Amino acid sequence: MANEVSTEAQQSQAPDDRKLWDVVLGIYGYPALLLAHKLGVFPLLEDGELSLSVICERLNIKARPAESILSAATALGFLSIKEGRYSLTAVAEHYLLKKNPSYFGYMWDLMIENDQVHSFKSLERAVRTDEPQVYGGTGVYRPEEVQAELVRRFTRSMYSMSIKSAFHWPEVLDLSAHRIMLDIGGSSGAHSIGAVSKWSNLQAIVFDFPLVCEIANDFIAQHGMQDRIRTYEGDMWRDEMPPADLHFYSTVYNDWPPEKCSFLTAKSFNALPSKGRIIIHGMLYNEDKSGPFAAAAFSMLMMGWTEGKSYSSTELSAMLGDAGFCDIEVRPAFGYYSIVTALKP
Ligand SMILES: C[S@@+](CC[C@H](N)C(=O)[O-])C[C@H]1O[C@@H](n2cnc3c(N)ncnc32)[C@H](O)[C@@H]1O
Repeated sequence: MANEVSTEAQQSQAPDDRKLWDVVLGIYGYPALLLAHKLGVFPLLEDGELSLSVICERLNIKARPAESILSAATALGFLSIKEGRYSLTAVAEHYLLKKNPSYFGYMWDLMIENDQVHSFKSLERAVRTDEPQVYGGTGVYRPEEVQAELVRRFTRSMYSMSIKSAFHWPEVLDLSAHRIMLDIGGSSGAHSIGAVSKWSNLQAIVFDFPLVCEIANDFIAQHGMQDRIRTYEGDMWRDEMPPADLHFYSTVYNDWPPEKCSFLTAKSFNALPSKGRIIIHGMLYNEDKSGPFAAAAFSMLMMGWTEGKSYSSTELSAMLGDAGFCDIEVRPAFGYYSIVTALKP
């Protein structure tokens, strides 16, 4: 009897099981958003609210699946429902309509087109072998000639994930002392576009592989920035960096293991003039890597796609200090992003 009472008491003190359910439900719930995107739910609601039956008719799907997808999208804040009619929330309007400049959909497309990379089996293989699984295990940055179309899609998705944050971080730092920003692994050039838009003193150079530079030139032209931003074709492991007094890396350190990040840090230190600045922009772990979840999940994304992982601001600061940089600072940036920045003495 005493035993039964203590078991009951323990039970009532036990945490509930929602965290366990969150894992199971996340596996099914989040893909509902990718499906809504692929089916065209968001542009369908562009002109105003619609009822379930109209949405079913327009998308040619039945009520049961439509309701599941729409409820998931509503629960996660992409749709709202009022008197049985669904409409876009501000976040869906801003990021999921192609006509808007902050369109994020190409990043979701990259996840959909490469869904085998985040299958359980593939992630298990990545964890057991410590090898990326994307593009048949060849890694994301393969020789360009065999993957021109993949590079195009990848670069478009980088633009899509970066263009909004690119206009934010230049607001949190004073860059008035700098003249030329070298955007290393700059991809679409989104961050160069954001930086020169804010700072009229600044010119930028996007440093990346030749085909990526070609694609970046299109994005730069779309923003009318050809006289402020140019591209420079090169390999950051082998080639000398063109002169600049500001080195910028966004979502680049997390592609590589610590020794390669230290190599890049030292290379930047040597290339920069005195008072030159380095900025590392990315999603960072907190000090003891207990979170945030975004940085931990991003690290898993890197397991599937690259040789890299998420770093903490402490780790990046140590790399910068070891290379000789001083005045190291960490600042929050847009959404889940932060920047770590430092000066060459
Ligand atoms: C994850 S993307 C970063 C995109 C961009 N910085 C942003 O935040 O939007 C990494 C970029 O690094 C480039 N990259 C990879 N290896 C490189 C190398 N050896 N030399 C130059 N660029 C490289 C890739 O082509 C790609 O454009």
